[in-house]
Amino acid sequence: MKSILTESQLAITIKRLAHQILENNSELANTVLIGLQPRGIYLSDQLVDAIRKEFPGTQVHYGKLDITFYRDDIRKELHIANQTDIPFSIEGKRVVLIDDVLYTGRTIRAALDALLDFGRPEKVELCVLIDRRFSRQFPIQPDYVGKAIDSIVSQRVKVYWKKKDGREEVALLDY
Ligand SMILES: O=P(O)(O)OC[C@H]1O[C@H](OP(=O)(O)OP(=O)(O)O)[C@H](O)[C@@H]1O
Ligand SMILES: O=c1cc[nH]c(=O)[nH]1
Repeated sequence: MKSILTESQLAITIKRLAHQILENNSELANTVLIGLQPRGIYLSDQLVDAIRKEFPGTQVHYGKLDITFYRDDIRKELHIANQTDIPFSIEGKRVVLIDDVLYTGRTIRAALDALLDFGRPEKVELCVLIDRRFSRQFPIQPDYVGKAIDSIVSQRVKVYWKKKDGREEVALLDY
């Protein structure tokens, strides 16, 4: 196991990502942040907290999206569905999709499909904590990246979140 981001590095990275999102989305009223279930929401929760701290009193439109039924392997494998919670329209809004890891791009392909059930956004951006670059199977690239890494097929990135796993760290695991 190789550590990619320690707890303190992760905290700094999340702050930076929040600032970058704010830099590009000064009109927060027209922006919607969407965390992807199940593991992207730990990152999106922290990004939203950081943005709210920066602009106390500002309303941040924040939702959570489950892509299970939009996966391209839904008929091949058994998947447990999670909850979608988007209590507003995204019509004409600038959407920032948020996930922990970007690898083949299949999750984001499915997320784009799932998202369009909620309206026609003006623009969709992608924020990921870890970009496993050069591993894409779809033409999908992130707009905000915590850290880009080189990795091989036999490896897996694991993001540990305090709320879920009892500790906060990003690691590269060998199988
Ligand atoms: O770019 P991709 O190849 O889609 O991988 C990225 C996704 O993989 C992880 O989820 P999970 O382990 O639930 O997804 P998986 O079963 O598709 O690996 C991670 O939380 C991302 O959502
Ligand atoms: O390395 C990877 C690839 C897909 N999903 C992950 O969570 N990690």
